[in-house]
Amino acid sequence: MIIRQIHVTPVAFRDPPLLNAAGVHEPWALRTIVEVVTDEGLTGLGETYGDIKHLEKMRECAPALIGLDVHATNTMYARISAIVGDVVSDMHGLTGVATKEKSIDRIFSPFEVACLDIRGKAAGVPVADLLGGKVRDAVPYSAYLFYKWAGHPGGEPDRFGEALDEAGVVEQAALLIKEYGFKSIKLKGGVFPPDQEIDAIRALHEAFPGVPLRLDPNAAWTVETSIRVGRELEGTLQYLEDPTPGIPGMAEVAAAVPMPLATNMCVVTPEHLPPAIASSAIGVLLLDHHYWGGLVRSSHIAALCDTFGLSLSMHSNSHLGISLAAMTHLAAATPNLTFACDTHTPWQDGQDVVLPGALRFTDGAVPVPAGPGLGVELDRDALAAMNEAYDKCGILARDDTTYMQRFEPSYSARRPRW
Ligand SMILES: O=C([O-])C(=O)C[C@H](O)[C@@H](O)C(=O)[O-]
Repeated sequence: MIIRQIHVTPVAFRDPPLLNAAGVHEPWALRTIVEVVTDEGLTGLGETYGDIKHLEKMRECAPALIGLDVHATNTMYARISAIVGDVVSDMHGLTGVATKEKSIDRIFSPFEVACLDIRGKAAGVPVADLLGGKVRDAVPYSAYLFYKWAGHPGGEPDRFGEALDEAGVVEQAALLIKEYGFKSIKLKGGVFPPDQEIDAIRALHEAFPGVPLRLDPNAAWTVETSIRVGRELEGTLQYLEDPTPGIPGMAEVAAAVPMPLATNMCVVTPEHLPPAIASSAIGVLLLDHHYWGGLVRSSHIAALCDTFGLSLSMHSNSHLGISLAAMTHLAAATPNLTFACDTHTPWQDGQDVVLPGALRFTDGAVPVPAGPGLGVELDRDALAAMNEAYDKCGILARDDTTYMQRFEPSYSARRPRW
């Protein structure tokens, strides 16, 4: 199964004004869709970030993979390493420090996923089978709440409405739970002063008794603030995600608060694991195959976490169905991934590059697609339309901060802020 062609297509889809510690989501989210085609005519799909530096590196790397067998992922990784000489992007500063290694993993990931899709199709088995076989038939995801404006300034309000206080957040949770059946809730924090976010968690706790809750301020707090908030939220949070920047700060907080700390910011490459484990900085790692180097490497990281007693959840960024399928196969085949995963799917509000039918939410969980490979098929019309939207939208890289500054010129995304 020799790779004969690779198509790398940037796409854009509408995104609501979701607030976070770096600013606010722009009206369009970017992704890159990868199609790998073999000499036997099989096509595999991958999806990753759409920022221009990323896209350019992927386009640079793709020709170097032509002629390789789809099983030769080690050679593929080595060839990509030789090309990705530089840091690609630190992705708006919400997913940890950029390093050269991390950039390689990010470029490699969608190609690896596409090769696994092909290998599954050729063998007539789902990708989960190539990762050791599924240990669960459906993967639970959590309701991912965001403080948000009613709509983008100057535009129509979107159907999710405004959520700028605890009542808005509770209403949003009710809507997502009604539509998707989610059984746990994550609130993206770091937007308002911590006491306001404490109130929101308490309101959620009261409105949804027994539903596990998480709060993620994306390192917006100092160590002192994190300890105070953690203590005040005793008994309400399943875990507290990235309250403060860096492994040493997280270790100080972890030693002083009653709940486990989770991260997708201070442990984002393998070399971060030894210091984080040695200092007991985290209890939960949020895996993300987009930056841990694809599905197989993410499985290896999961095994390491098992050895060192770290629990697992899964991180997401604005994404489409190819990523949701890949995340679902990985989570289904990872025994120690026992926390509900994050997903931005509700915010894409039906827009997708895959044909409907293969992916659905039942009681907050996505059943593992049954078809061979990833089990999803490209919707070519949707791909073309989203590619056109990419060309027209005028956004080349996600920049929540600059977009926010258009409406609040004095806004600064400094962290820690409180
Ligand atoms: O868990 C996280 O830190 C994220 O999901 C990062 C994302 O970029 C999120 O903050 C967002 O979509 O604004």
